[in-house]
Amino acid sequence: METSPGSLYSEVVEAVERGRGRGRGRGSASIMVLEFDETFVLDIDHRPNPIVSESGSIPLVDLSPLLAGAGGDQRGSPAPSSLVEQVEGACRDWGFFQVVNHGVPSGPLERVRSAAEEFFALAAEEKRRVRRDEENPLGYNDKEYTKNVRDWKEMFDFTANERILIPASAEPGEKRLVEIKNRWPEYPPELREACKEYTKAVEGLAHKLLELISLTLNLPAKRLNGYFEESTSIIRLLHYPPCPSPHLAMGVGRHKDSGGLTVLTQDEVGGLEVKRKSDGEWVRIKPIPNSYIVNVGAIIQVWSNDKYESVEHRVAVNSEKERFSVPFFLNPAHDTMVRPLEELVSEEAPAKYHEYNWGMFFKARKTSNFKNLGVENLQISHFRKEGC
Ligand SMILES: O=C(O)CCC(=O)C(=O)O
Ligand SMILES: [Fe+2]
Repeated sequence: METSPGSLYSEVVEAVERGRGRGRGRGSASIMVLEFDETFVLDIDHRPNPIVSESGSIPLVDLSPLLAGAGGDQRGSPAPSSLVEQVEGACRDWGFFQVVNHGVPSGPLERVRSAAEEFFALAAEEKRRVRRDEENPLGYNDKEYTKNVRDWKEMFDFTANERILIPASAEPGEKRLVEIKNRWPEYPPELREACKEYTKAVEGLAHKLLELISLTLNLPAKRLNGYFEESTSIIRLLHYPPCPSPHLAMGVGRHKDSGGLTVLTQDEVGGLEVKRKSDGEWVRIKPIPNSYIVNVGAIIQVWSNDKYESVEHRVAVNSEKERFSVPFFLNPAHDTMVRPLEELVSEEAPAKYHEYNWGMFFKARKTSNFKNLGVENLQISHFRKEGC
């Protein structure tokens, strides 16, 4: 954080006071969701822009050609070349796109949303019973840091597979694995079932999108699926409460997603912003009912040897409305060695990255988001070969 001039200091103090004064009673009138303090305050350069542009936003892709007749169960037709071309352009120019007519029914998401609302409305002590810790990053968390600044959000993480294996630590040479399990709260009891049902629905879409991306790289549709059989995929229920000082903080600070692919649904409030590759401007993604936002993660950036990029994005908050979103992070098995795909490298186009182990990367990132470490956390740029 930059050294604060007097005016900034008093602005922060005022914001903290305002935050105390207007603690929103959810569950009980005295319960505050988050209390504003200086850990939320971003450097001036990284604060939200006062003027938000929704124009010139990410491409919209209609997936109806993939749906199989009545019922739209997504097992249907091979992707037509026009669709592959659209997805290729979107991945190359934006790293982000929005899909409609995707075949995911709306019922499971509605049930997750209503159970999540009940969960987040519980008293803080109740939510903290299923709080994540340094060993197991799954469960509830209201103190996540992005680039060492605290996010104005609370969240609940669970894995698509009920248990997954990850390295015991991110120490070099670590050979031990630990099994981590989902932590389900007692209340509301329907949360677990709703989450399972939703996972099944959205996982199918994520695999379809992976196949499309594989085709855009001139690879067979199923070329990448094997990496995800023992997936470490995570679904995150995100709640952004109204923020007393939305011009000082972010719901999620600027970052790049580190897994394979992210498939996200947001409600009608909006706030997600993407850094446009063409000019570096932050562009707000306009919520479209019943759509999903898809973005390329760092693994696809490495696999594609930089044809595609995991693009920076962030979430602005506001002082009036709470917001919900649910990202699905499609992640491979812990033992996946990530490196540019051999079909895409040659003497003329040599690999731009050294290989790395996904499990170790995942563990290092999960540990670093836990607190302000004062240093940059692990990024794929650390594996970039010299001169590339
Ligand atoms: O809430 C959102 O719209 C985006 C969240 C996000 O980018 C993330 O959790 O990685
Ligand atoms: Fe993200």
